[in-house]
Amino acid sequence: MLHVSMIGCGAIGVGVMEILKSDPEVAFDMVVVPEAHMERARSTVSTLAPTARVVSRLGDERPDLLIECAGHQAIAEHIIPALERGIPCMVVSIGALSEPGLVDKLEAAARAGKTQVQLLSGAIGAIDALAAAKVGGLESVVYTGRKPPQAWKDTPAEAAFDLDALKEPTVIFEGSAREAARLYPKNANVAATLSLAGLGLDQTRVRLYADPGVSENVHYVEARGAFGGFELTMRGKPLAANPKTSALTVYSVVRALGNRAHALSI
Ligand SMILES: NC(=O)C1=CN([C@@H]2O[C@H](COP(=O)(O)OP(=O)(O)OC[C@H]3O[C@@H](n4cnc5c(N)ncnc54)[C@H](O)[C@@H]3O)[C@@H](O)[C@H]2O)C=CC1
Ligand SMILES: O=C([O-])CC(=O)C(=O)O
Repeated sequence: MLHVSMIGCGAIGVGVMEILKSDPEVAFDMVVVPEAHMERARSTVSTLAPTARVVSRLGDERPDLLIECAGHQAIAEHIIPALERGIPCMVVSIGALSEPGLVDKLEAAARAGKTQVQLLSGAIGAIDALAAAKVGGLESVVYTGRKPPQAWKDTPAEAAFDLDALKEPTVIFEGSAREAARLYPKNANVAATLSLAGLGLDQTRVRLYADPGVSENVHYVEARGAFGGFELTMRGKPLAANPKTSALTVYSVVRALGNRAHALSI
């Protein structure tokens, strides 16, 4: 039985607990959320993981695994201190890692605690192939992200374009993954994941579209290198609870937890 503590109880956290409710090999002991969100989280957790406690910090507890499904702040607040204490961690807010120095801090904390932090693939596939291709040498990685216009509300695209009136696919951003993450932090997870697995934030090229013709989060990746090349298209269905988040992200967390908890890992 794997004893897990989860940070965050939003669209991803709830989706993960719903699926794993029926897995006898995974137990959620604690769910960590900010004070202000505790009441709402308690009522959700009481049905999905009735034995779990909702807390605002981990305290002295030592779960077998701590998983972050919360956002940028949670990495400095909870993950780094847990790694330093030797608790293995998983992180889903990969976009947060485009902040200069944060990946190095995570690595240093895991080294200090003699443990490991796993960065999850979330909404994008072929991270295994890309990271393996990097060993032989990559020449180019280009990522095109395409979402319905409403998915770009509350981003710089809203000021630059009349999103509700768009009739054609419209490029709202073109540049490096570093710049994409700076301007579109809540949509930066896929670009940052591809960068970390591949050529880094400055060499990974990104193009973002607001496209009235799609209802899914479409991720297209072209990679070239000594290994040859690949093209990948993902058409991620958004979660009803958060249209910025593809459902595959939930399944990616469930897969990662299953791989730690079960006898067979794939
Ligand atoms: N790797 C990937 O491909 C993807 C990653 N994400 C990332 O996953 C994260 C969670 O996404 P959602 O569940 O959709 O968000 P959400 O907004 O639905 O839920 C966030 C949850 O985290 C909690 N939270 C916020 N700050 C916290 C803190 N400092 N400490 C503890 N808990 C905190 C909130 O109370 C809430 O329960 C976001 O950072 C998002 O960008 C989302 C989609 C894809
Ligand atoms: O598709 C998703 O779930 C998330 C996404 O585009 C991103 O954050 O890069």
